[in-house]
Parts: sequence; structure tokens; C-alpha cells
Amino acid sequence: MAATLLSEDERKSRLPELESTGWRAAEGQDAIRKIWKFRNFPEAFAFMARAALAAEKADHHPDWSNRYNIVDVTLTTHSARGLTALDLALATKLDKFAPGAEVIRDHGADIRCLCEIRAEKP
Ligand SMILES: C[C@H](O)[C@H](O)[C@H]1CNC2=NC(N)=NC(=O)C2=N1
Repeated sequence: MAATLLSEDERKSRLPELESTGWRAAEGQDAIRKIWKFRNFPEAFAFMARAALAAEKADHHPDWSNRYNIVDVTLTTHSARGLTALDLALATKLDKFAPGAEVIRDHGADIRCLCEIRAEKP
């Protein structure tokens, strides 16, 4: 069965818990975003490996980027064009995979979304 968008009631009851672990609204889309800072690249990549296996098993995949020890994750359900229960489930799993990692709320200029990159006008 196709995943359906979270209702207002579901959002009210489920999102505060994710908010408390550091998830925030992603800009410009119905999605949640969290940025982790690990101690080093191996720890970041170990997290990503576990996340990748969980994502593949659930057939639900994160939109993410990695730069050295930073993993920047956005969750949304593309087929539903917004948040569904699949995103809540994956977010909860990711939180379990990175219990000790620092959560970054303020990202520096070095970490930019590819969507911000524009070709220079000739
Ligand atoms: C064919 C395959 O099941 C779909 O493309 C899945 C794969 N992973 C997915 N992941 C996410 N986040 N959203 C989707 O709609 C989605 N669709």
C-alpha cells in the first residue's frame, strides 16, 4: 500500500518527540532534517552504513550528504511528496544508530546544499 501523508493529528502527536532529539523542518519542503557531527569519518561512515542497510530493508531512503564527520540527513517520502509514517520510522532508527553524536543546529558556510549551487552566468 502506498504511504499516505501524515495527518495534522499525527503530526501533532509524533513530531514533538523528533523535535526533542534535534530534527527540524527542512526548508522549502514537507520534510525533516537533522545534522550530526561525529568524532571522525569512520564513525560517520559506520552510522551511514547502518542507516543504508535499514533504509534498503524498508525500501525507504534518506536524502543525505556527508563531509568528513558531518552527516546531513533529510527525510521525506518522494512518492507522497511529503512526510509519512515511513519517515518517522526511519528517523527513529537513525536516532538509535547515533546515540552519542553531536547534533548541529547551525551549519556553517562550508556545508551547503547542492540545491544552492548555481552555474555562473556566462
Ligand atoms: C521503487 C522504490 O520502491 C521507490 O522508488 C522507493 C525507494 N525509496 C524511497 N525513499 C523515499 N524517501 N521516498 C520514496 O518515495 C521512495 N520510493
